[in-house]
Amino acid sequence: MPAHFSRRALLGGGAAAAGVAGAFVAGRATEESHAAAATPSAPASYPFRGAHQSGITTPAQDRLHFAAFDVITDDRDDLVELLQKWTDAAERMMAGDPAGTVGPVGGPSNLPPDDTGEAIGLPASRLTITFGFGPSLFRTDDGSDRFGLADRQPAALRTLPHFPADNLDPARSYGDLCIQACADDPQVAVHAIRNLARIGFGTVSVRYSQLGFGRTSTTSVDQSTPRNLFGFKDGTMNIKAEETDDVSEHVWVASGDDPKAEWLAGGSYLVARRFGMTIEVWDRQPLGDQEAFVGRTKDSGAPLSGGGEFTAPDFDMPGSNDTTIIAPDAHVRLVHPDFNDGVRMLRRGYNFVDGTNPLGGLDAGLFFLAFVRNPDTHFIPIQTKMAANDALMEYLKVNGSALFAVPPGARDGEYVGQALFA
Ligand SMILES: C=CC1=C(C)c2cc3[nH]c(cc4nc(cc5[nH]c(cc1n2)c(C)c5CCC(=O)O)C(CCC(=O)O)=C4C)c(C)c3C=C
Ligand SMILES: [Fe+2]
Repeated sequence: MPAHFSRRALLGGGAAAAGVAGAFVAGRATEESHAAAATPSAPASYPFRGAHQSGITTPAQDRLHFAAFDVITDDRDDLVELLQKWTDAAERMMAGDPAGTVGPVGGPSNLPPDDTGEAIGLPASRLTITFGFGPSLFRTDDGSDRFGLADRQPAALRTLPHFPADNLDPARSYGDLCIQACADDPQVAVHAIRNLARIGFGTVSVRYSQLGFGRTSTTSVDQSTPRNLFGFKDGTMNIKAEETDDVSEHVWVASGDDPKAEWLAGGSYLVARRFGMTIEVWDRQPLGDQEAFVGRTKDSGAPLSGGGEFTAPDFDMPGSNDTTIIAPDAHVRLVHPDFNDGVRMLRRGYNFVDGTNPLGGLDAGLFFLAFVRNPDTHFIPIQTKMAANDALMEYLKVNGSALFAVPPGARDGEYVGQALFA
C-alpha cells in the first residue's frame, strides 16, 4: 500500500484491494443511477476552490451533516491554523481523497491515522463542504473581542431576533463556526464532519450537529422537485443556479455592501433553523386543509389558482367564502416576493427524523437552511411575518436557530476566510 493512501487508488490497488475495489465500483454504480435521477448533468465531484464556496449554488445533494462549533481557545494563531488545516482536509475529501496525506491505513501502527477510514472505497459522492462564521466569533456575549476581529464584524451578522413561536434550545442554536457537509452518500457527509471535528480537537468543540436526508429544495433547473415531510413539493420557486442575475442580486454579498466587512464580498449569509414538525397532528388534517395551509396542491405542487407546478400563482383569484382561493394565511402567499419587496432566498434545507419524542411521536422536521445576501432584508422580515400569520405555524416548532457569515471561496494557495484575518 503506498504511503499516500487514496480512496480512488483502490481501483488500481491489485488483488489485495480487489474486495474493497469491488465495493467501490458497486457504490459508484448505485450513486450514478441515483444521481442521474436527481441531477442528470452533475459531475462526480466538485472543486473546493473558486470564487464562491461550494454547497450553495451546487445542485443540492440528498444528504446533510451540519455541525456548529464553539472555539475553545482565545489564541488567534490557533484559529488561523485550524482554518488552514480545515481547508487542506476539505479540499482533499471533496476530491474523494482521505482527510490527511497519509490516509486511514498507510501510517505507522503506533500513531492514530490522519483519516478515520469509514470512507474507504467510497467515491467523492459530490461532497461539498461549506464553512461559516457566527457572530460570537467576532464578539462574545459579554463583549470580548478575543480574536481581534470585532471591527470587521458584518453589520448584519447578529444573533437572530426571537420570533413568535420560537422555543429555542441553546444547545441546538448559535455557534462560533459552522460546517455544512452535503453529499449523495450519508457516510461521506458524516466522514467529512467527523474528520474536521477530529482535526479541530483542542481548538474547537462540537456544539451541535444535525443529520438530514432528502433535500427539500432544488438549486438547479436540472433537478426534479423533492418533497418535505408534510408530503408537499418543496423548492419549486427556489432560486436556481442558472438564474445568475437573481443569484447575484439575492445570494452573494457584493463589494461595497458593508464597508467594515469587505472580506465577505463574494460570500453570503447562512440561516439555519431547526423546524420540528408535529407530523402526527398534520397527518390528521384533511387534504383540502393541508393544501389551503400551503396554497398549493399536494399532487402536482400547482398553485391553488390553477395551472401546473411552475405556473405563477394568481393571488387575487376569488374563492368561496368571500376570500381568495389562495388564503390570506397560506404559506406561499406570505413568503412570496410580491409581498416581500421582491426579495428571494436560496433555500437548501433537509428533512430529518431524530428518533422519537417523549410523547411517542417522531422527532421529525425540516432543518431549514437558506443563503441570503443580507438577513436584515432577505430573511428576518419574512420569518417575522411567517411566524405571526402563517397557517403552517400551527404544525411547526422551532427549537434551533443560528446565523453565519459564509466567506467567499478560497483561491489557490489561500485558506477559507483568509481575507478576514489579513
Ligand atoms: C422565512 C423563510 C421561510 C421559512 C422559514 C420556510 C419554512 C417552510 N416552508 C415549507 C414549505 C414550503 N415552502 C414553499 C415555498 C417557499 N418558502 C419560502 C420561505 C420560507 N419557508 C419561500 C421564499 C418560498 C417560495 C415562495 C415563492 O417564491 O413562491 C413551498 C412551495 C414550493 C416552493 O416554491 O418551494 C412549500 C411547500 C415548510 C414545510 C417550512 C418549514 C418547516
Ligand atoms: Fe417555505
